[in-house]
Amino acid sequence: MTKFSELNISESTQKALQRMGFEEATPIQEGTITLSMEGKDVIGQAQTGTGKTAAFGIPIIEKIDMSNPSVQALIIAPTRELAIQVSEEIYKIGYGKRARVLTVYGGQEIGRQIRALRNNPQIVVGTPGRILDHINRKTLKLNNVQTLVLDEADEMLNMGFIEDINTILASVPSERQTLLFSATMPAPIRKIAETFMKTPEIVKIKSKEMTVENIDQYFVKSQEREKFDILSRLLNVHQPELAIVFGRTKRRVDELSHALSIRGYLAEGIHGDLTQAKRMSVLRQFKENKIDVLVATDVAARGLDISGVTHVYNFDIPQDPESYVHRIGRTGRAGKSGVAVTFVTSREMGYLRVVEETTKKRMTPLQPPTEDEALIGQQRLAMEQLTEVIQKNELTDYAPLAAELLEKFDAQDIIAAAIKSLTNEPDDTPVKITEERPLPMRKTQSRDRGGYKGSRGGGRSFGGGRGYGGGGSRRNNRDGGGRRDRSRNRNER
Ligand SMILES: Nc1ncnc2c1ncn2[C@@H]1O[C@H](COP(=O)(O)OP(=O)(O)OP(=O)(O)O)[C@@H](O)[C@H]1O
Ligand SMILES: [Mg+2]
Repeated sequence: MTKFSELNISESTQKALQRMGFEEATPIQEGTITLSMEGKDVIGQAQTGTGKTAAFGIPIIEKIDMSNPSVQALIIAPTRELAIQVSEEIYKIGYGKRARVLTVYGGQEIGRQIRALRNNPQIVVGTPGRILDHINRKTLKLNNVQTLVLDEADEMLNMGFIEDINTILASVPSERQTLLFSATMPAPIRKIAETFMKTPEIVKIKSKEMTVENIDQYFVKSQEREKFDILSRLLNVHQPELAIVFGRTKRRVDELSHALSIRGYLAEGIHGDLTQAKRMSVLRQFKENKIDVLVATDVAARGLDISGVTHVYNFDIPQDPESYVHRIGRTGRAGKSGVAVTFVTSREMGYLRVVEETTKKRMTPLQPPTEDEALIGQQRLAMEQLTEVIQKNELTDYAPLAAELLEKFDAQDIIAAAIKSLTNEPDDTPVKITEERPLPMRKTQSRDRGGYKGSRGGGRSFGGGRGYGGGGSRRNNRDGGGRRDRSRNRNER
């Protein structure tokens, strides 16, 4: 482990990193920061949640010339949420230096962005569509850009941003430095690198597995129509602090979040059809623990760094192994532990095997809890809640009421009643979940998806670790609304 002080980083940035609680550089940071500071083009590939943002954020902050008011670094990210998250992290790294960072993305009023661009930000973070829009309007001038970053390059390809990226890359001075970061490195990304980068240094954090080892990975084999009940029971037994449930389509996300709300969970969905304001508010509520279960499409949750996500449920198995890696990477971040559960129908078992081949890790079969087991889980939780209240020792005001009850009833009955009323008993309120067509049959076969060979292995980058449990699902009643289908269209325009 390398300390940031050994990486030739300025005092002010070291202080900022300290404030952020970063003590040592993660392997990808250790491997790329010096190269980037020397001005080299760098391709960085490392597992999810291992600090790729700061890996490019630190050199950018170090290189910003504060006396120069023009845009010196441009960072392209695939989604609005990600752009905001990257900006926030860079702003924190640049706290000591007071570098000016601006985020631009679709859905936000362009006039406001144009005014903000006139205030001479030195770092601009944005989504491809909106950046291009500003370039075309000549409201974003890139002639002084020294560093260009493509974050989550694989996802930008998936979302069909390739042409936009090409145009943007062509608008930035060619003597710039280009940095490209990604958790996975499929062939088309390497192609971009060959076309747009100058003899890039490739830093691939060697790991036996693509997924971090502190995520326990399970699968549940079940029929499509049983999935929802099993999910509810799992939630009751696992008692996640924060959970993300992935659905394949937008309709799926709407139906699931609605159904979970009906069954008493604090759940909300996010996907690309929701307004920017709605997506932001859902994410904020999730981060602030006002929502326990976030239901999302792949695209909406890609790259999001939300600390404290203890469980990821793939309600629908993802079609590509890369999506699987990204999805479960929402937990087990920054050295913490996590649990991932993937639902799979018998027709889809081939997909599970392809995922396992790619990640080089077997998932453990999970026997879904029975209704009784789920009930016991809830009862235990109720007991824990009572114990907690007793331990807080603030019961004086309630003593007379307790005495009154004790005069009328048996002590054991009173306690049993208290536990019962705190228990979420199995809830079979009918919910509507439209059956998804299973993915087309696929035979298990060895596929070289290019780039992964020899890059697996699970060294954790930084310590920590947390148990899960506790928490508890609160009740609410909310409406999910019904929306149209299909994800993966271009959300950013
Ligand atoms: N050196 C460090 N020490 C401690 N925590 C760190 C360090 N570097 C990054 N982190 C924290 O680790 C978390 C994950 O980092 P980040 O979001 O950059 O991961 P990532 O590699 O980009 O993941 P993904 O592939 O999912 O986008 C963040 O909360 C970040 O603040
Ligand atoms: Mg990232």
